[in-house]
Amino acid sequence: MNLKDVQNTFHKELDPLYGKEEVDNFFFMLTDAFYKVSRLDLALNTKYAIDNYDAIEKALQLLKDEQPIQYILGETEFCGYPFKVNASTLIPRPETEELVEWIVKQQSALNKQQLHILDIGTGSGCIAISLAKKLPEAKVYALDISDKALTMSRQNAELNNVNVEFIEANILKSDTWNSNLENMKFDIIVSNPPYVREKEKKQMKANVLNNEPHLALFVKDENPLQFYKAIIEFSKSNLNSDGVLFFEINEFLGKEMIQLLVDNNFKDIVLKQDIFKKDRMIKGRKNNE
Ligand SMILES: C[S@@+](CC[C@H](N)C(=O)[O-])C[C@H]1O[C@@H](n2cnc3c(N)ncnc32)[C@H](O)[C@@H]1O
Repeated sequence: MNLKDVQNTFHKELDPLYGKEEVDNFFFMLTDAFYKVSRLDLALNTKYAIDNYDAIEKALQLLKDEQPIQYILGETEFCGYPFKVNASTLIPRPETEELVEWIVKQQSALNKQQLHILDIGTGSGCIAISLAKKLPEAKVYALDISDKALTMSRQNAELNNVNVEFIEANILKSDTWNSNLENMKFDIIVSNPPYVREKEKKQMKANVLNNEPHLALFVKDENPLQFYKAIIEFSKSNLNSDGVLFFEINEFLGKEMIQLLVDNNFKDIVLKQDIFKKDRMIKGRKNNE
């Protein structure tokens, strides 16, 4: 057996599920990660053999079971930085990279020497750590309810060589954030909280639904803005007077989010679409007049 045979088996077993091109992408991500064999290596030596095929055969089974490739590899990339992921952390999405880029572009408007930034619901730490990389002067904090996610985000901060302070707290319970974050004021609070309604589950791909943490994804249909409301409440005591909130949002709830920020006296509200033209992020500045 050589790697070309394994590639053929991948196509036979997985093309119906993912399509030929995606299967090739997966195959070479795996050969690169496991054996340091690239697409070019295999093109130059079609009989390329390795000692032990266990790892790639196991990966084939996991892909057949629709496990996300990022969980199989145990890592992914976000804003060009490496991030470890496992079943306790949401896989960072490209839309969220756009949110980070937006914050980086906007932060100069705050005109501050050292920004204090808080990321709520940090998961893998992708937002907080990327901001810490891109804004080295900033002091970045991140919180999550999940201790398992925080274990991973701490590792990711180390992997990316940045200082982020991680805090375990439940943003829906003011007593837990009060005890952890009392007297801390931030210039920017950012969050990509759970926002998928139960009724939207049917439209989700099986590999997301069956593998990614539901704690990170879902909210009750009857209170889809629950997290945003709690964060706005938190911002009343913990966002500086000219501070800015940045949210990733459910594409179907843009109008409701504008209304929520208006009702809570935020100004300079901007709803922004992602590259797929979906209402995906919103910002608002605290209004203390
Ligand atoms: C949509 S994920 C976002 C993860 C990461 N920030 C990203 O953008 O990929 C939402 C995160 O919120 C966390 N979370 C859920 N309920 C929470 C709560 N009540 N308090 C704090 N964090 C919570 C989840 O553990 C999860 O990591």
